[in-house]
Amino acid sequence: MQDEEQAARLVVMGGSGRMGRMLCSVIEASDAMRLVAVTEAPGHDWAGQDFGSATGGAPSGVPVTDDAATALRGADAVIDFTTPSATVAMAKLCAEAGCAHVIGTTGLTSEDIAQIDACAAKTAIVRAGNMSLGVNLLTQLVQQVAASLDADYDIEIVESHHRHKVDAPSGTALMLGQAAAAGRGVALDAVADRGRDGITGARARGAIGFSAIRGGDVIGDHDVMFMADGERLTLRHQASDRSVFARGALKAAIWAKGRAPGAYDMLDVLGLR
Ligand SMILES: NC(=O)C1=CN([C@@H]2O[C@H](COP(=O)(O)OP(=O)(O)OC[C@H]3O[C@@H](n4cnc5c(N)ncnc54)[C@H](OP(=O)(O)O)[C@@H]3O)[C@@H](O)[C@H]2O)C=CC1
Ligand SMILES: O=C(O)C1=N[C@H](C(=O)O)C[C@H](O)C1
Repeated sequence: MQDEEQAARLVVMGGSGRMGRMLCSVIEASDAMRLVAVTEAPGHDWAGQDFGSATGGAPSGVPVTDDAATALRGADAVIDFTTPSATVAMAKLCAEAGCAHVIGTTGLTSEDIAQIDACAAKTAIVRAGNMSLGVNLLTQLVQQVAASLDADYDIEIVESHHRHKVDAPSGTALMLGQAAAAGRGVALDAVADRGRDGITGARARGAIGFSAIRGGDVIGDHDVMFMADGERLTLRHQASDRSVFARGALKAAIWAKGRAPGAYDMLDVLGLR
């Protein structure tokens, strides 16, 4: 059993969300971590309640607040699977407080990322579009295959998610696209083909295409296809439980606790770089 003093003191943002609930339940089952506060957006029904009671269970002693700055006091790390605007605002608060920030939020613009990276000069930030071990290993396989095959192999990335997902392509698809582009020694922005509709013309040689499927309760499936005349190679990851993302994020929080300021990703956390 871990000494209570040594347990990482964690704040979860958006505790009523799909990932927020999963994160809180994984933290509460571990003695290496302690949930010290849950935040919600300003004016949320849960603000001011006890987290356990808000979820319909027994009181947990963990406050839910919409005052993010207060929630950070004494915390080692914030785990953030919310929205781009909430994430950028939290990065600034974490930088001021010197609190580590683990970011799973996707749909960030390049301007959002620039603001987050600026905050990483003051605190440790771990950001990844997918926190699972499997996807992070897959990025390395994709880079290796893309480096081995020339542009006769058309690269297409197909992702499927539940009907509630608001951004496309998924953060994972973009990570996989970055890995494929790195393998080919090109910039993803120069070759990405993100929206085909109507008379698109023939496929450009060297393009990396993205397709997004939305429906039902799919947690997250990703295929990276390398398609040439006469053969196709597909690398696939399928998530069947959100706990894979939560476990990765919480590993990142423990890793980031007390670490030097910087912009990190899951390859750093997993020692895969
Ligand atoms: N990197 C990874 O491994 C993964 C990333 N994700 C990403 O995480 C994000 C969230 O996904 P998911 O959990 O499915 O989405 P949900 O919509 O279920 O959860 C998001 C939560 O954030 C809350 N929220 C919004 N603004 C704030 C704020 N200012 N402070 C605190 N909480 C806030 C929302 O509250 P309200 O509903 O009241 O607005 C909601 O409860 C998405 O970007 C998704 O793509 C998801 C899974 C894995
Ligand atoms: O919104 C989700 O659910 C997920 N989002 C992440 C993404 O955009 O890739 C990770 C995972 O696929 C689930």
